Amino acid sequence: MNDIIEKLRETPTTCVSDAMQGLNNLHPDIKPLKEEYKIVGRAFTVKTAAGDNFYVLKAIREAKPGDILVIDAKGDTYRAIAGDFVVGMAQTLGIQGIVVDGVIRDVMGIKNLNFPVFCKGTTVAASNKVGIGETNVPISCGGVTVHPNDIIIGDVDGVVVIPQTIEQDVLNKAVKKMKKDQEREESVLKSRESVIQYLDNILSK
Ligand SMILES: O=C([O-])CC(=O)C(=O)O
Repeated sequence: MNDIIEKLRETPTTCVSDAMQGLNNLHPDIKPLKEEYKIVGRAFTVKTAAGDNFYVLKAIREAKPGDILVIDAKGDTYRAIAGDFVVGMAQTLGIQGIVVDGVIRDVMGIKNLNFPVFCKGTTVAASNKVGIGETNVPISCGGVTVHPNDIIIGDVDGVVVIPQTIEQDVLNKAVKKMKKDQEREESVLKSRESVIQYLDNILSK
């Protein structure tokens, strides 16, 4: 099971998206804080009330090392679901990354941690800690349903959810697509003539 994750590390996120015909891509507003971030791992899910991060703290305590926290924060952009302190705790406990349909704060501090956070942006306002939420339940994040233990793969191109029930099939299709893309690049991009031949062929259909 975990060798699927190892193989996905070598697979472009775009090919994983293509393998599911784009159906499980999070909304593109959810972006990595740094372009070089890449995450591949299993989701530990959290559902919070907008602007409340008590359950994020609970999730950080409950998640296993290597997990990716996927937070349904209702798309709220006013209150930060985490700052550098909360993210630092997640990093120290071995969590691999955080994906949130909300915003964070202390952006420079979080960038200095070199810990992959994917979010909609930043704000100055802190979260409340009222304590409305759930951990480890099916959630909606960026317009996609995420179940606990689904695979999350994300990089600068975006974040894709692979439902656990179809992960082997998605990997097979994604690897096939990657090889097809590589072959196409090698055969088409090698010369001016091969590019023109390729275009003429497509355009004559
Ligand atoms: O404590 C919070 O809720 C957010 C914050 O400022 C931090 O993590 O540094």
